[in-house]
This record gives sequence, structure tokens and C-alpha cells, in this order.
Amino acid sequence: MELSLSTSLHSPTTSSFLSKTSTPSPCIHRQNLGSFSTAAPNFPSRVSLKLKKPSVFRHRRGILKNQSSGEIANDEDDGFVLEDVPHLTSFLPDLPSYPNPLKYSQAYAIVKNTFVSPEDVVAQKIVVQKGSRRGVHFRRAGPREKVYFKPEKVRACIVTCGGLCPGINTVIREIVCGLHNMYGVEDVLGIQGGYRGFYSQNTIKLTPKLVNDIHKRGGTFLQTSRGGHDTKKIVDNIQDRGINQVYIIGGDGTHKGALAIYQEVEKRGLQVAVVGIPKTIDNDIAVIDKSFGFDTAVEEAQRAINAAHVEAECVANGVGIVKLMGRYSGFIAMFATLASRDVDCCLVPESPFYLEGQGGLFEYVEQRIKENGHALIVLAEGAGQEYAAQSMHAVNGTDASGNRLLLDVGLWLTQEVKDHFTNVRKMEINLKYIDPTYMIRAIPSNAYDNIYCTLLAQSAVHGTMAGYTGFTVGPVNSRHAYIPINRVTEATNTVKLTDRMWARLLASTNQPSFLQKCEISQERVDKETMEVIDDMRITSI
Ligand SMILES: Nc1ncnc2c1ncn2[C@@H]1O[C@H](COP(=O)(O)OP(=O)(O)O)[C@@H](O)[C@H]1O
Ligand SMILES: O=P(O)(O)OC[C@H]1O[C@](O)(COP(=O)(O)O)[C@@H](O)[C@@H]1O
Ligand SMILES: [Mg+2]
Repeated sequence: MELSLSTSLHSPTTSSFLSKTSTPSPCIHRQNLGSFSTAAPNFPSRVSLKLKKPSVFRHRRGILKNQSSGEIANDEDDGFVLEDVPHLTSFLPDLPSYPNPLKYSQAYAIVKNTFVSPEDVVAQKIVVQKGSRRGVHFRRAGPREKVYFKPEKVRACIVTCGGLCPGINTVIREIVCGLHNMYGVEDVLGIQGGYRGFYSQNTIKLTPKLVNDIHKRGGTFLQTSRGGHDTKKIVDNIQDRGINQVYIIGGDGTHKGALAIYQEVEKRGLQVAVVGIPKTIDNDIAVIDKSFGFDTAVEEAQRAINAAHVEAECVANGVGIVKLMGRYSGFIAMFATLASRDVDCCLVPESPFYLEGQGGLFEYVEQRIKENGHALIVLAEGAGQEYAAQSMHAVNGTDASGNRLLLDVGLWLTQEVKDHFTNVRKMEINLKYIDPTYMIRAIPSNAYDNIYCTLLAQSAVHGTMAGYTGFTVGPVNSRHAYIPINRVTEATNTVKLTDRMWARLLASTNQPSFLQKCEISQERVDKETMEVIDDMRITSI
């Protein structure tokens, strides 16, 4: 990835990140370059970056490339890159700041470091080699010494979009309570029914009392929806209602919408902080370690897998098939399989498979029945879609958000297995198909996810109060960070067949790798290799 960078420093602040300043460059094209500036403490008051990949905002210590001369000033070139998030002062430079009320909080009175140092960053890669470049970093999440909102002037709103996921209610609760308890913010509105709720429904006033118990319930207290994202109408409503902090809980689609809202807010020059809290049961959000609710879902999936195992074990030639969620990524199926140890075969969207012939699924299931008396298959809903489409009536539609509608591969596989053993192998099998897909996401979050959701909500609250905007929150190598939204919309997280985790799964189930016939497409290998190379480049620029 080629990267050119220009800096224009208004004030001579001392920055330990950018140790060398360059002459202000005239060629800064804000609107189409995705450039931004930040006035966060200890950073230059204005740093604009021009990138080949437009929407990544990076500060680099060491190499500063002057766009007009092409000259490279090389100083302390240790390859440090900060992928920063926007700050309200980048488009509202005169915004006043105030001392953080946490300073006077009894709860934080004896905390050693109440406030996160502006120089604290979180490394994207923690496995490094001696002498390797420092690589990409994100701002560390947490309370800042100064806030850019007076608590009594804050009017926040919360909206939940996309599919359900355990823990959404905990995030809602903790945003309301965090704003109230830590910052004394009392005006919090609930937008009902997803993005369209901004312009088609009434809001509800959210108080700590109202949300006190909601973390014990599944679903979302605010209701959700797909589709209905109309940036202009949403921002008109934000403006009309006098909202100045927008908390958006949702997945990749929701974050694309959040980015559009942030960009429109900036265009209009509004003092409105926009933050996303990543939600998806599929765990397919890039950069962050894991999405909330995933742990709960994997745990709940055990109940379905155990039931299928018991059913299969207790009859002659028992076969169990369990379908789990996972549209484009098979993390739930993979982790549920690894946790269970009873599963004989796990099928995920990332790994093609085939049924007939040597090395195929039928042969393996028959072998397991003969060896063990039964066989258990777990499959992600997105697995084998193209394969199933060959014999099923294809659904060529999308949902209201534009997500592709899937064929029911669970039903398809059940039928195929039955037909094969009954008609081809003339073998009697006892097959039970369990589809717990919605059951694993419509439950309250477990203890681990509850705590995780609390941290996410508090990180979001601290970030918006500190004036950051256009960002999302999440743990990167276990430390919570502020991540530019585009980082979670540009790529999705998928199971890497070339990673050791997938090898662990294959080793634990002993299933065929299906490599004989459906070799992993060259395209996939190329893509995964490119990702690795890209990572190495980022580390080495
Ligand atoms: N490219 C996009 N631009 C703006 N809004 C989007 C975009 N994609 C999806 N959305 C909106 O985000 C919301 C949730 O998206 P969806 O894909 O259903 O769920 P998720 O956020 O969980 O991926 C919907 O209201 C949808 O209209
Ligand atoms: O039936 P629905 O509500 O569209 O949800 C189904 C989809 O929602 C998910 O659980 C999660 O999707 P999102 O992350 O986009 O919300 C997928 O695994 C699944 O395909
Ligand atoms: Mg999605």
C-alpha cells in the first residue's frame, strides 16, 4: 500500500509522536482524501494525511513525505503508525473544553491513573520480532482529563440496528448509567426501531431507573430493524431534536450508516459526536478481538449440540445435524465445535466441501457411524450455499439492509444425507436435525459478556465526552481502543483456513479437509496471502 502524507501544523505543539515537522503543504484536499485534523492534547493541532487508500487516517512518526517535493524526512524511523480517530475540534476548532467531572468522583478518588494519557496507544500486533517495525496503533480508550461537553448540555441518544445479539440491553443500560453516574448527564433518548426510528417513531426518555433491569432480558429494549437508513433525514432529526451525542449499536451495516451520519454531521459543522458500538453474533467485525454476545452464543450452542449428540448416541446409526448462525463467517460453528468435542464434522462458509466420493462428507459420516455408532455435524448457515443452490430453488433476494438471503443449508443437508443412506447405501439411519439459530441469539448475555458490554459502553461514553467522533470501540489485544469506523466497514473477519485455529479444529474432529476436489480457490489463497503481506507492509512502512 503506497502512502503519501502531508502535514500542516498550525501550532508548534510538542508531539512525541510526530517528532519532525514539515513545511505546510498546499495540496490538502479534505473532502475526497478522507483527511482530518485533531486538536487532541500532545498531537499537532492539524495533521492532514493523503492516502492511496482514502479513508484510513494515519500519523506516522519517522517518515514524513512532503507531497509537493516528494522529499522524505527520515527521523526516528521506527515504523510507528497511529490510525487515529476524528475529534470534534478538527472541524470546530474553537470548541471549549472543561475539566472531566470524574476528577471529583468518589469512586475514582483513589484510582492511581483516572485519566488515560493522550499518548497511550494500543498496538494492533503484539507478536513481534526483534528489530521489527512498531506497526499500527490505535488510541487507547478511557476517560480524558478534559471533556468537550458540559454535562447539563448533553442530549444523547441510543439506537440499535440489525440482528439481535445477547448483550445489547447491557450496552444500552451501561451507556445510560455511565453517562448519568460518571458524567452527570441526565438527558438520554432512546430511538426506537433502528435507524428508521429517527424519523418515524417517538423517542423514549431513558433513565437509570427505567433501564435498571434490562440486562437480564434478551433482545433489545429499543427494538431494531434492517433497512431504512436515510442519512439526510436522520441528521435532520438529530439537529431538530438538539441531540449532540449519538450512540449507535450495530454490526458492519450499521457502522456504514454511522460513518455516513458522522460525515454528514461534519459537513454541517454540528457539535455532535457519533460513536459505534460493534454488535454481531457472527463475530465478523474486523480489528477487535471478539464481538459481544459471541461467547454467550457459543455457550448456548452447546445445549443444541449436546441434545443432538444425546439423540444420535441413543439410537442405532444416529446422525445429528445442528445449524448455527454465521452468514459469511463460521466462528460460532468453529468455536462451538471446538468447545464440544462431540462434533465429528464442522462446516463453515469459508471452507468448501463436497458430499459424494472419496474424501467426501458421506464417506466420512458412514465411517464414523461404523466406528462410533453415530455421527454429529455442525454447520454454519452460510456454508455450502453455492452447492445447495445446485439442487434447491435459489432465493436471489436480499433483506431490507441489502444482505443476501440464504438458502436453508440445514434442511438441504438433512435431505441429502437421508437420500444418500436410504437410497444409495440402503442403510437405515436415524437422523435428527436441530435448528437453534434464533435461540442462541435471543437470550440474555452471560456474565463474561455482561462485563465486556459494560466496558464497551463506558469506553464509548468516555470517548464522546472527550470530543472524539466517527469512531468505534473495542478490545484490541485485550486493551480497549478507539478505532476509526472505516476500519470495521472495509473488511470483515472470517475464519482463516491458513491459521492454526482451523488446523486445531480439523485435528479435534478428524474430519476431512475436503481439499481433494474442492481445493481452496486460488482467489481465496491469494486474498489471504495478500492480507498477510499487507499486514507485513503496514508493520514495515
Ligand atoms: N451501506 C450502508 N450505508 C448506510 N446504512 C447502511 C448500509 N448498510 C446497512 N445499513 C443500515 O444499517 C442497519 C443495519 O444493517 P444490517 O446489515 O441489517 O445489520 P448489521 O449492522 O448488524 O450488519 C440497517 O438499518 C441498514 O439500512
Ligand atoms: O433473520 P434475520 O433477523 O435477518 O437474522 C439473520 C442473520 O442475523 C445474524 O445473526 C447476524 O447478522 P447481523 O450481524 O448483520 O445482524 C446472521 O448470522 C444471520 O444470517
Ligand atoms: Mg451485518
